[in-house]
Amino acid sequence: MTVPDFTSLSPLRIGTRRSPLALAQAEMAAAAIRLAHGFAEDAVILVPMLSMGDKIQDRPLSEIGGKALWTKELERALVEDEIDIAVHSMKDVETVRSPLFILSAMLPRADVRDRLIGARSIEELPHQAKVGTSSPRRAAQLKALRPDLVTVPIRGNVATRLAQVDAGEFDATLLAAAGLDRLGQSDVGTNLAPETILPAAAQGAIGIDHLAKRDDLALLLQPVNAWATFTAVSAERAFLEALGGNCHSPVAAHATCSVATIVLRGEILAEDGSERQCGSLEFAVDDSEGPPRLATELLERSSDRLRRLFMSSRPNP
Ligand SMILES: NCc1[nH]cc(CCC(=O)O)c1CC(=O)O
Repeated sequence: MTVPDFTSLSPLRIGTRRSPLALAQAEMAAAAIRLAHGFAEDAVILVPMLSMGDKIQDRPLSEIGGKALWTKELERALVEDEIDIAVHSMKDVETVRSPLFILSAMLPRADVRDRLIGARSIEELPHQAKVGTSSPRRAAQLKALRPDLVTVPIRGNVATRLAQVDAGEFDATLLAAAGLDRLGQSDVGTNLAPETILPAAAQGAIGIDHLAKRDDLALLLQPVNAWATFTAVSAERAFLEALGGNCHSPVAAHATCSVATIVLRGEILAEDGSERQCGSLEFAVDDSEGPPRLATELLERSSDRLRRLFMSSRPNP
């Protein structure tokens, strides 16, 4: 057996965004690495950085470059050796990435559900209630259930969004249960069953990224990887990629992984919620054709209009 050489990592530098949620998640990754290896507290340190998405708060995310914004600054810091690893919400990581980077571990997944803040259930929201969300998925899902609801774009971190509901700027909002729990806000809102609101692909999962050439880091991260989470989230991301990867169209996906098989549930919607196609597929964990098969099945069932929304951004087969 080769003895791993971690001597270049003194300390191990973890890059993270500066938002309270990102910091909490990076600290979870640090704790997992310390625990797995018996490292002292100061052997693993956080390096908080400002991402472009954090700097520009007054414009919609889609206008300023989409989700890639969250990861770009951390990728730059990895390339320039300012940090060794970067911690991301897997939900915010593009499906198609440069081969320079590799996500070699995911922490055990937390609650995957969305949580409704401001009302006890979607049915109980008042007629034409104003719901703050910038997520095309959440807006479309809400309108599919309640066509009278009005969705309005909302930006800012979790605390800001909760404050806006408290101040009456919106009647309600949807936030990921995982994020609320990690911020100690477990007692606000009502969990929505995946059968009601299917979560975003990779919701609730935290991934650890590094330069692909750093074999020492792949080895270091092996014992913190949650295999079933990694396998399920990878299937959800492959489904999203088969539908056009980084398109901003409404897509939801949730997979569960037992030892040999994956059950993947997926959903695509028209932006206004007027059409919704959902389905599920069970396949072997090593069957990489499973996720694209479900994507194709949903597209084949869709109206021309919905299909066009996705096909235009689909990768060539
Ligand atoms: N897009 C922002 C984002 N990215 C990850 C989370 C929550 C944490 C997670 O899903 O692991 C959130 C906030 C939210 O959607 O409420």
